[in-house]
Amino acid sequence: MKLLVTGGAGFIGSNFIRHMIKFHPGDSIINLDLLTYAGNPENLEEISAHQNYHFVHGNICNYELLDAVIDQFHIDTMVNFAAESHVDRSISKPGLFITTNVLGTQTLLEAAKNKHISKFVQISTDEVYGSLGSDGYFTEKTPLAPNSPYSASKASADMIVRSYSETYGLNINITRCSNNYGPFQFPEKLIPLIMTQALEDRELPVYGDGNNIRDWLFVEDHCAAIDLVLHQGKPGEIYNIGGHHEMRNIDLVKLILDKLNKPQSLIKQVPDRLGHDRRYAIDATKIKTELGWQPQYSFETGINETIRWYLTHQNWWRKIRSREYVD
Ligand SMILES: Cc1cn([C@H]2C[C@H](O)[C@@H](COP(=O)(O)OP(=O)(O)O[C@H]3O[C@H](C)C(=O)[C@H](O)[C@H]3O)O2)c(=O)[nH]c1=O
Repeated sequence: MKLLVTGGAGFIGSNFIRHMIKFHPGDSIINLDLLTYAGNPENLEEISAHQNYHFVHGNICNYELLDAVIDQFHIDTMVNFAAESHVDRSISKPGLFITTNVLGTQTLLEAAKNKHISKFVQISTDEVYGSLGSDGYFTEKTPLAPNSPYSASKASADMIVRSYSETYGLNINITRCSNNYGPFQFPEKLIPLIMTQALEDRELPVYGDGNNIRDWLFVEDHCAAIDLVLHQGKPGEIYNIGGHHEMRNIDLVKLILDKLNKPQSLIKQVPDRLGHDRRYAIDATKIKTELGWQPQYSFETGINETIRWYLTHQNWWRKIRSREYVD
């Protein structure tokens, strides 16, 4: 396989590339990444010299570049991780999210179609389904009802991906994951934000009443699921991927504080996020029954591993935190 991974210098993308090099060392991986504030070449330092790994600096909105990269590396498969992903930033800069997530995806699809790419996998999110009440789960058939500019941009991209399958016969899959956590996650997201703030004895901002619920998925389990979809996903299908570990934000923050031996007095309730989705929870029955995926990490194992990683990689996150990264 000659695989173009877009956004491979980000959190999930870099974990996925490491996963692929480990389990499919004979495949070529070309990582196209714009290196925005959240993309970090250090995330892939350990494999940067691998003979089957190549990095290209560039934007998925640049059709000419895509065209040239596909030719140069004889690309036959694409996985699109490239996206603006932080909900709070989408509230302050919605236009950027539409450009990258919607127009960027369409540009990639156009290149994939014109170059007869054999498979295109779009990495999406459970946020396209909107918000749940206190019970029920998102299935692949749940109607799309995105609430933030971020989730609306991802839902739009999903629809365009679908249209390239229906109209041009492009072989596509869409994966929709719940909240990821694990090594190399940028410390704007809740778990690494709480850990890094707490380790520096800074305040921990909890939005609103802290009772919003997220379903946590360890990033390596997510990568294994994408690998399965890439190799065995049925053309045109959507697969939900969730950790089936729901937690209220406030309980998660308290658990991390306990594990770090830090006081709960660091918690600071702050005004709620605009349009804040109350609850996400994924029904992952389809990928489990059709492709045989099973998460390998319990939440306890995953969070302990994540905490250990942030404790032993303080240079990585302190360098990032010394820059201005959130508007
Ligand atoms: C940054 C931050 C967040 N929160 C709350 C807001 C959410 O209820 C929860 C998780 O927030 P976070 O921004 O880490 O993640 P989500 O907004 O759920 O979205 C994430 O998971 C999905 C699947 C994606 O698709 C997104 O790309 C990804 O960013 O903690 C706080 O209370 N305080 C904070 O400082």
